[in-house]
Amino acid sequence: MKPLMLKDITKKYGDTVVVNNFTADINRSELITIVGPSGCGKTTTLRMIAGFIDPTYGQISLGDRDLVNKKTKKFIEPENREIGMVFQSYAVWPHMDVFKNVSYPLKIRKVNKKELTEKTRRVLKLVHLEKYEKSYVHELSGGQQQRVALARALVMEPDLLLLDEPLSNLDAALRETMRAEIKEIQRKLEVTIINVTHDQTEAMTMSDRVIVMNQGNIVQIGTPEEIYNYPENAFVAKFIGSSNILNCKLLEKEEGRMKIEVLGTSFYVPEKDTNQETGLVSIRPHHVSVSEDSGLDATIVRRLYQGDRIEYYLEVHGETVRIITDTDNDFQIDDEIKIKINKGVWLDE
Ligand SMILES: Nc1ncnc2c1ncn2[C@@H]1O[C@H](COP(=O)(O)OP(=O)(O)OP(=O)(O)O)[C@@H](O)[C@H]1O
Repeated sequence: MKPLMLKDITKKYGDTVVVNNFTADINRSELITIVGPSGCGKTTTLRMIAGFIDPTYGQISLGDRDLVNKKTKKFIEPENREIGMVFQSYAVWPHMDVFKNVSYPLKIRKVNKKELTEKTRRVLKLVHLEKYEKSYVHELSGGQQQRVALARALVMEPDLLLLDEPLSNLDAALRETMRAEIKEIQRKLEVTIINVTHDQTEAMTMSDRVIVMNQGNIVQIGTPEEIYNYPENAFVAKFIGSSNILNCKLLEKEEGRMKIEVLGTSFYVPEKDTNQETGLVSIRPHHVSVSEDSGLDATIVRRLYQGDRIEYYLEVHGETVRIITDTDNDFQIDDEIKIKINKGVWLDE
């Protein structure tokens, strides 16, 4: 498997820049998810890698081969890129049986019958469809149809597999199963996968690394843990998980940590390279705890019971703060409680 290099890829339509200097090195056998709100440029990026959209600038290479390089005017047609792709709409042929659907890419490349049968059966087993070889695709469920599309993309043993929201038409339970299966396939085949989604849970649970995009730009690249625990800015903190974003003031820097003032109190956050005196702090709702004795004064303004936990909106020092607690902390609107902030991250404004 080959690493993928994306360098300064830019797409403009007229004066509008929809993808701006997208640069990333994707390791072999890595599962990367590009995540971001609607219209941020995810699909355009994926289609430039596939070869369906020609970038305005930039270079994409797979191993030592340039797929596109605007400087040298190199452009390899999509069908010659050795890339598999699965879209949101399954794009399978409903009146062809499963075997024919999956083996089609091998057939048009005139692969001999024995090899075609072997490879098709191997990939059908991988996606748990070995018993459905002779079924017509229109007889299958949505999840099974999506597996057919996945098998067809994998049968050519591509160096790279691109997934464009392939799970978004499936119900929640099936989505979860398919996420696990795709991860399993990636491990078994050691294929590099780039997945596109606006579903942050999908991004977090499946990926080795996540690329967060906003308005055509990459805002952060990192492991799910890095992105969640150390968001670069307020956009990432709010988009990945939920967060209280509050104004704060830097009081002093110490070894490895910073003392900040927020909500009329002070506490420590991990040190960040900043030269600002005021900034924002991101505090996850479950990083605030209810305190028995000392703490910040808070008043319950909203209570959302969620079965295994309760979410409260509190008024604290004139600001609204969301917290999530277990159901032992059962309060009512207007109750006055004390809270402690256990963790937060500094964000530059
Ligand atoms: N052919 C085109 N001409 C002009 N603008 C385009 C064209 N294709 C896409 N765009 C614009 O580029 C931006 C990025 O589109 P893109 O489809 O890549 O977003 P996305 O992040 O995949 O969104 P979604 O999650 O809704 O699919 C959008 O604002 C879109 O309107």
